[in-house]
Amino acid sequence: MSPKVLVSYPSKVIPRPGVSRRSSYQVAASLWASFRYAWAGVQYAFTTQRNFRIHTLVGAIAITLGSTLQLTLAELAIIVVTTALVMAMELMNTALESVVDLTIDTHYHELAKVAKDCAAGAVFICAMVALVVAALLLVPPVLKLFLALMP
Ligand SMILES: Nc1ncnc2c1ncn2[C@@H]1O[C@H](COP(=O)(O)OP(=O)(O)OP(=O)(O)O)[C@@H](O)[C@H]1O
Repeated sequence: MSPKVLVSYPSKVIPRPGVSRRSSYQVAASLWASFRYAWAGVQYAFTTQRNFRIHTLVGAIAITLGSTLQLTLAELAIIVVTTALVMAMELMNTALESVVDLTIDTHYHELAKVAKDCAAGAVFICAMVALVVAALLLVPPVLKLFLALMP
């Protein structure tokens, strides 16, 4: 006999309209409160995660350099989007690490390793793509500037 596959959630986990989620300690009381919690998450990552600070700094440098070199708005937007993608990935990585640690604490588990390694791999791939994109957009104008300054 094939196992029963749930195609919809049991009604007890679906909150009725206007009713808070039941399994959460607390839910944001307003949109403004949601923003404050989200900003607290960004601050937490910035304070505790060295990689998040590096991504922020590198992104800020790339955006500043791009504006100084007068890249087009579309090119600047691409750098902003790739920077934001890396920072968002790092935040998701931090969230996943916290959930894994919450679940397993300091014990070793192969699946905890898979989860953390894959999340770190996602950040790595995005960071590499962001670097390549920034190099493709920034290196030609930098070279042009150097050539123009050469006697
Ligand atoms: N509970 C665990 N069980 C098995 N392996 C773990 C566990 N916790 C961590 N590891 C291994 O140690 C590595 C580093 O863990 P850590 O929690 O520092 O994640 P990280 O992604 O390297 O952190 P950061 O993004 O802050 O640099 C993980 O990628 C994983 O291979």
